[in-house]
Amino acid sequence: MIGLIEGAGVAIVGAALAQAGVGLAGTLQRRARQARQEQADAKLFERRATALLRAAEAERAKKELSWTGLRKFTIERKVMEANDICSFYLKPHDHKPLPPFRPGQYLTFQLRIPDQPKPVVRCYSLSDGPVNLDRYRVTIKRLPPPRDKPEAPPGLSSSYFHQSLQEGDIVDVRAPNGHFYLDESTDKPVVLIGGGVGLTPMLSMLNTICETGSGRETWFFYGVRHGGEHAFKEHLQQIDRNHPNVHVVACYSEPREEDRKGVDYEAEGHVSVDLMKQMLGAPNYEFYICGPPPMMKIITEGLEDWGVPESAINYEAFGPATVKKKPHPQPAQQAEAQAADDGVEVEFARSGKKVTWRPDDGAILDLAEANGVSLDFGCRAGNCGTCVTAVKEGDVTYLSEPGVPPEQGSCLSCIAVPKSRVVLDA
Ligand SMILES: NC(=O)C1=CN([C@@H]2O[C@H](COP(=O)(O)OP(=O)(O)OC[C@H]3O[C@@H](n4cnc5c(N)ncnc54)[C@H](OP(=O)(O)O)[C@@H]3O)[C@@H](O)[C@H]2O)C=CC1
Repeated sequence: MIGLIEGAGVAIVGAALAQAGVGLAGTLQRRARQARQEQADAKLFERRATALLRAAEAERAKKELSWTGLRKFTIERKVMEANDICSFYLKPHDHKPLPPFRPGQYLTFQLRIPDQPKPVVRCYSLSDGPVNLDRYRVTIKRLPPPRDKPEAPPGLSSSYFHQSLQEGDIVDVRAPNGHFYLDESTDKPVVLIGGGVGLTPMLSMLNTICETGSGRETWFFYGVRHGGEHAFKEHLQQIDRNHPNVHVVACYSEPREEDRKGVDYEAEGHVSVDLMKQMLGAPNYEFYICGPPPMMKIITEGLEDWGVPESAINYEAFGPATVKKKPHPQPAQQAEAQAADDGVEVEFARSGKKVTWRPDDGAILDLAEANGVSLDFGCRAGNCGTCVTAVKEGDVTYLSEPGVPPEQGSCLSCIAVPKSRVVLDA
C-alpha cells in the first residue's frame, strides 16, 4: 500500500515537475521572444533615429551649401557603363563642398552647344546616393533617333555630352532639384522600377538604402533589352548578394544568344505588374517608377488595378508622354472636362498658328512641337522654368504641380494645358 502510495506520490511529483518544466520552458520561450522583439524594436528605433538625424543634418547642409543660378563643374571622369550609356563625375570648379540632395533628384545643365542660337537646358538624374559627397554623378544615354524615324537627328544634348565634352571640360550646372525622390522618413517596404536609362534615379535610391544601412525591404525591377545595354550589372548583382533586405530583378526584353538567364538576368520580357504579383504576392509597398513613357503608363495603370493607392505610386517622367493618372473630376469640373474633350483653341500668336487642343495632345509644349511651333524647354517636368511662356488671353491649368509657380500672366508650357481658349506669346 505504502509502496502504492509512494509510487503514486512519485508519479504526482513527476507530473508536477514535468508541468513545472513545461511551464518553465514556456516562460523561457516567452521571455526569449520578448527579448528578441525588444532587440528588433531597439534596432528599428535606432535606424529611425539615425535616419531622422541624417535628414536633419542633410537639410542643414543643403541650406548652407546650396547655390542659386549656375555653378561651374569640371568633368573629372567619363566612364562608359554600357552601349551608349556614360557616367560623368562632376567636381565643383570652386573646390567648395557640395550640398546633399535627395535620392531621385536631378541636375539642370545649361550647355553652350556650337551652332545652337541659345544655350540648351537639360536635366539629368543624379545616379549615385548622396552619402559620400565629394562629387556628383550623372549617367547619360546618347539618345538615338526614334526607332520609327531613323532619319531624325540623335539627341542634341546627350550627343554633345558623349562626343564633345571631355574630361577636364567645364559645364554650368544648377543645384539639385526635383519632386521625385525616395521618402526616407519611413521604413515601409519599397519597390523601385526602372526601364533603360530610367534606372538612374532608382540607382540613386537603391545606393542610398544600402549605404545608409537601412534594413528596409527593397525590390528593384528593371528592364533593358540585353546584356549590351545592362549598365551597372556587377554593382547591382553585388548589392543583391550583400544586402539580404534587397532583391534585384533584371529583365531582358531581347536577350542575345550569349546572355545567360539566371546568371546575367532573372526574367525574359518586359518588367510587368504580373511579374511583381508573382514575386511580391501582395501590393503593400511604396512604388517608384522611371523609364520609357509606355512602360510608366502600363505599370502605373496595372498597379492601380492591383489596388495600389495613387499615393503609393511615385513616378518620374522627362519627355513628352508623361503619365496621365486616371482623372477623378469633381462634379463642378465635369463641364470643363467635357468642354476639353470637345477641343479647346490654342493660338500661338507670334507663329500665326491656331490649333485645337484635346486632352490626348498632352501639355501645350507637346502641342506646339506637334504643330511646328518651337518653344524652349529643359526638364519637361515643370521645374527648371526654361519653358515659361506669356499667356496673352485665357487661362491654363497644370498636369502636375509646378516646381516654381510662374509669374501671373505666364505659364510653364511643358506641364500646362488650356482651361479655355488661350492665346500665347509664341
Ligand atoms: N529622371 C528621369 O526622368 C529620367 C527619365 N528617363 C526616361 O527613361 C526612358 C528610358 O529610355 P531608354 O533607355 O531609351 O529606354 P529603352 O527604349 O532602351 O527601353 C528600356 C527597356 O524598357 C522596355 N519597355 C518598352 N516598353 C515597355 C513597356 N510598355 N513595359 C515595360 N517595359 C517596356 C524596352 O523593351 P523593348 O525591347 O520592347 O523596347 C527595354 O527593354 C527615356 O524615355 C527617358 O524619358 C531616363 C533617364 C532619367
